[in-house]
This record gives sequence, C-alpha cells and structure tokens, in this order.
Amino acid sequence: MSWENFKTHYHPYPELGLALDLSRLPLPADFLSSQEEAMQKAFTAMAELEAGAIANPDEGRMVGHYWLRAAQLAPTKELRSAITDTLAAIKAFAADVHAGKIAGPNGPFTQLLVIGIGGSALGPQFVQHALGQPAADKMAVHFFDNTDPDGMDYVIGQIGEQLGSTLAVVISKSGGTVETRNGMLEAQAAFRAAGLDPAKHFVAVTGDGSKLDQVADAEGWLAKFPMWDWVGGRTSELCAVGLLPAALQGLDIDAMLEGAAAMDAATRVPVTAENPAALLALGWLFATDGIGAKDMVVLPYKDRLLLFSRYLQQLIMESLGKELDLEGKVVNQGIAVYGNKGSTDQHAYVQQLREGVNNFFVTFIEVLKDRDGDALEVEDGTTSGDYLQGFLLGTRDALSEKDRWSVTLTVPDVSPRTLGMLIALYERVVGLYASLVGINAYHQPGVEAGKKAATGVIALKNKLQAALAAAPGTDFTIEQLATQTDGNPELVYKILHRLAANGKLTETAGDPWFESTFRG
Ligand SMILES: O=P(O)(O)OC[C@H]1O[C@H](O)[C@H](O)[C@@H](O)[C@@H]1O
Repeated sequence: MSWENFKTHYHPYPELGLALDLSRLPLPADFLSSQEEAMQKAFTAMAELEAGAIANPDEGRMVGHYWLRAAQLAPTKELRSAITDTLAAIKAFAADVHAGKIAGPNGPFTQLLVIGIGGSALGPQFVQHALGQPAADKMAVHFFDNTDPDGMDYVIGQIGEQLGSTLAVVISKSGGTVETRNGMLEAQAAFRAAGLDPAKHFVAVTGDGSKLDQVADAEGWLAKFPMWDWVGGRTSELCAVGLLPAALQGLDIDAMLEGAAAMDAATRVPVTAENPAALLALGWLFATDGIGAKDMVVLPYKDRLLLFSRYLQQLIMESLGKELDLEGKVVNQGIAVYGNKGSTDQHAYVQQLREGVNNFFVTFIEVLKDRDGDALEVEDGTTSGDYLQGFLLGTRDALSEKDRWSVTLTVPDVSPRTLGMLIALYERVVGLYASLVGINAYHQPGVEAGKKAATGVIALKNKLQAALAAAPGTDFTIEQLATQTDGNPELVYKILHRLAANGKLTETAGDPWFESTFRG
C-alpha cells in the first residue's frame, strides 16, 4: 500500500484520541465528492432527528439517544429533566447499594444478576466485559439473556451461596418480552427456593405502565428506572438500561457519557471530510456497493472488545436489515456483521478471508494501550503487545495483498470514555448510512414474525398435551395428532419429540421414523 494513499485516507482526530484509516479500500478519487449531495441530505435528516423530529415515521416516534449524553439538546424541558433526574437517581441508587444503605435481608448486595435480551442485554454485556476488573468491581455481574433453562441454571449455579446477596435488575423496554419474563420468573423461583423474598432483591428498568412495570408495582420491588419510547433498544446503552448495571458494577458512567458526547460533537459537524462517522458511512457504502454486497467482519485486537461485534451485530443488522425503503420499495437492505477478536481468529477463519470467497471487508480495531503496569519481554526487547500489533498489521497486509478490503479504527485504550466514543460513533454511522440508502434505521418490523410463530407453537403444544392427557395410555401417530389438533405435522412431530426427550410423554420409535407413536 502506498504511503501517498495512506496520507490521503488516514484521518487522525487528536482531540478524540482516535484515527480512522480508509486507505485499504480502493476508493476512487471522486468517490467522496460523488456522494456529497446525499451526505448533506443525511446531515440535514440527522439534525432534524436531533431536534426532535419524528424520525421513526412508522412508529410515530422521536429518536433521542443523542440527548442521553447532552440533555440540554433535548427538545423539551420535560425530556431534559427526565434524563438528568434519571441519571441522578441511578447514581444515588448505586451509591446506596455500595454503601450498604440499600441491602438485602442477608446484608449488602455483592452480586448483580441482569435479566434482559437484545438491546436490553448486549450493551450491558459488552461494557461489563470490556471494563470489568474482577478484583476491584463493586459487584460481580451475571446475565440471563435467553429462555434456555440450562443456561439459567448455570448462572444460578455460579452465584451459588451468594444468592442472598444478589440484586436482580430486570430490563425490558416493552416490558413484555417473553424470554425476559421467563428469566424473571425463573430467577424469582430460585430466590424463593433459597428462602428469599424476590421483591426485596428486584429492580426494574422498563417503560411506564408496561407489564413489567405493573409487576414491579404490584410486588413492591426495590426500585424502578424508566425506559423511554424515544430510545430504541439497540441504542439504549447510555440510558438506564446500560448505565444502571455499569454504575452498580462501579464503572465511571460519567466518563462513558462524556466520551459519547465528545464523539457526538465531532460527528455532528456537517463537513464530510472532517467527520469520522460520515467518512466511515461512506466507507461502508463503497465497500458494500450500498446494497450489503460485502459482509462486515469486525476484528478488534483486544480481548476486552470481544463482545463489540455482537453488540454491533444488533445495532447494524437490526437497523439496516430492511425489506422496504422509505418510499415503500422492496430493497432487502442490510450489512451482515460477524467477528470475534484478533489474533485469535487468525487461527480459525482468517484462512478463508485471505484465500476463500471474497465477500467481506474487515474492520480492524487497534487499541494503542497494551495493559496497566509493566510488560514482560517474551523475547529480547519484545512484548506480547508488540506481537498483538504485529499480527494486526501483518494480517491487514496479507489481506490487502489478496485484494481483501479493510478499514482500521485506532483507539487509545479500552476505558469508559473510549467505549462511550465507540458506541456513539457507530450509532451515528448507522444513522447516516441509513439516510444514504434511504431506509428507516429505527424500526424492526421483521422481528415480529418469529415471535408470532413462536406463540403459535406454544398454542399447538398445549393442544397436543391436552389431547394426550384426554386419552392416557393410548398411542397416537403424528398424523393422527396433527388431524386432531389441526396442526402442521412437522411441528407436531418436533414438539412431541422434544417433550418425549424431557420425559413429558412416551415416544415409541416407528420404522420408518415418521410412524413413531406418542402416548401421554
Ligand atoms: O427491551 P425489550 O422490550 O425487552 O426488547 C428486547 C429486544 O427485543 C426485540 O425483539 C427487539 O427486536 C429488540 O430491538 C429489543 O432490543
């Protein structure tokens, strides 16, 4: 790669301590100028959004995550005080928990169990893992982020004897997400089984009046924190969703907010060449042809950023993965995101990246600071951190040689401020990119289909169990039960087969397999 090209496409932002390198995309000389008109429209749309326009038209909602770190920019006095009052309440609650003023019947809370899914888990998980200091954290954090019974047993097993010192924070914007409801019920059952009163351990983060809000009121939980309809789940890390768990862990949430605010200020500038979010959005546009033609492989060379790709997966894919554009035309937009961390992944799938199907571009994330404290020399004058950078730069070159494209983001460290910056940067890139390709980044109409179908599966399971219970000891074929319950035979088989595996009924193997019978 030429030095001249690097000089042109390497963009340092010393005031942020960040740099963006687009030199490993073969950008034509006129690419940025060819998109300037579209980018100016994107800046205007973003300014309107930040001023409180209904930027999520189908859901009739404002999109206000940028106000969370600059309350003075919120369009009304009520919104401004909602943000600042909640932040103060989070800090006061965390301080009282740490001081033992808010404690459980068994004394101070030392363990934190966060129950949520999607946007109500991925941000908290990313931040907890990135910034955790097991020896120094004020609380040890655990997560339920699924309705997997064994997964929850595993976590409860990890908490073990400390359940009496556990604070549970149930997070759900809608307050009606079934996985989270199940997690709450399972956790409450575990508390009761240990002779503990869940209400004395539980806190809710949810929308006003939601089902979860009602449960918290009815059961007299310890505390409640709000989640607002103008904050989307995948952009909620910097409201109570992410800030409450982080504050309880003992992390510096002010520094996270300051980092985000600084990035917002830098990416609000409507001058493409000076704006890292605009440049990165244009990098995505070029790399993916504006139609998701290439996947985004996110490779941070830092263990602590392992969960960033999962966090970005929701932020980017739920925002950009849309069937229709803003005019209602079918576009099937999106950018697929995956990745873990380097150099670990070099020993796994990087083989295919270099030599296999060329359907991706990589986002390398370089962290300048190696570690706290002294570095061991693993060879004369050379440290593990030297190797980490060596592998990053080496892999980048190895990919470039084979016409595999990449962008590189350099950050100073993994600190609360840097995480705030990264979160804000990608939120802005997603918003600008969505404008460039003409889609609504702030709704998620596609996720409902799977939820509705799951409800149908549960209803069919109930019918099947009722049918078997009504004729105990009788063997039924799959097709007989399908007819009797008006169910799809494939679903009938899948449901019965699993119930049998869990000892809820008896399966007698047939030959061929689809003549197996089931008995209640
Ligand atoms: O916070 P909740 O309302 O429980 O939602 C949790 C998640 O569930 C949904 O399926 C949405 O697609 C996500 O955007 C959301 O973050």
